[in-house]
Amino acid sequence: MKIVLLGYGKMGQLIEKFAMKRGHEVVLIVDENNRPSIGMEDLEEADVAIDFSTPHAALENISLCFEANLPLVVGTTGWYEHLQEVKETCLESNQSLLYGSNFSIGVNIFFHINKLLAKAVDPYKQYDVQVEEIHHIHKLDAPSGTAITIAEGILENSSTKNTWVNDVVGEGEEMIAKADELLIESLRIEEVPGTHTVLYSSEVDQIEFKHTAHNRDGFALGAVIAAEWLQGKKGFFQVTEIFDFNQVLGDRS
Ligand SMILES: NC(=O)C1=CN([C@@H]2O[C@H](COP(=O)(O)OP(=O)(O)OC[C@H]3O[C@@H](n4cnc5c(N)ncnc54)[C@H](OP(=O)(O)O)[C@@H]3O)[C@@H](O)[C@H]2O)C=CC1
Ligand SMILES: O=C(O)C1=N[C@H](C(=O)O)C[C@H](O)C1
Repeated sequence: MKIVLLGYGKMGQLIEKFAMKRGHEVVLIVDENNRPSIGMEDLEEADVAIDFSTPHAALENISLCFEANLPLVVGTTGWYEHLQEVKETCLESNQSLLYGSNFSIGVNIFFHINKLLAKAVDPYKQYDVQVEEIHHIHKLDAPSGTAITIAEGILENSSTKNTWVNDVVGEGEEMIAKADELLIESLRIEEVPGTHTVLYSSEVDQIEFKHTAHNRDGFALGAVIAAEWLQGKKGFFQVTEIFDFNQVLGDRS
């Protein structure tokens, strides 16, 4: 594949490495400096674009790729309040977009088991549930996109929780969630690549379900695999569609 990289920070640079290892070619790198001078003609030769930039930049990059008829993988988080309008534009204009809050295989397994766990615990009202995410101090968005996906998986399968709320530890007063609110606690610590924990607590015990990324390689490899999967497809997709865990575990999600 001929790949355009939109964003060339921590993730963009790793994606280039994994793309080349898998025999692909990076034909254009777009960052904040050269972004204003990029036109549609610069994108015409490519097969796919992969965006790991910033929440604001991602929205502009999506529009540019739609105009250029270039299929696009979006790993950037923090823009999901615009998801519905982006989906409508994508489908109306017959474009291809795949997005995901987390491209690692481990986290996608986690997303699936998280839903099953929420369903299993739901009848036992003595348990209260909470999500915790820890990331590096450079992260622009809170809660993490992954934590939002985890929270949505719990809300879909809970008869107690109706919405999620976010508390960034150390910023302002500590938040006390109401009974129907699912608390997502965000911590920012030095160079942590990404740790997500779901905690079910009762008076007598606690269930902890945790994923720890040791580095960013899983995210980067997953983004390249997603770009390969998108080739020849039209429509609006989520990374979870690449994996079919139901075949392994039975359709209980
Ligand atoms: N879905 C997933 O699996 C994962 C998602 N992410 C998400 O990916 C995003 C990027 O993460 P990361 O690489 O760590 O962040 P970095 O800050 O390291 O990189 C962001 C890059 O985007 C560039 N940029 C800024 N504005 C534009 C623009 N208008 N057009 C193109 N590029 C631009 C920045 O340039 P400059 O340095 O010049 O400002 C920088 O190079 C975040 O939203 C993060 O949450 C991260 C890991 C995994
Ligand atoms: O910003 C990051 O670093 C990460 N962002 C993604 C998110 O918001 O969930 C994925 C991963 O956890 C790393």
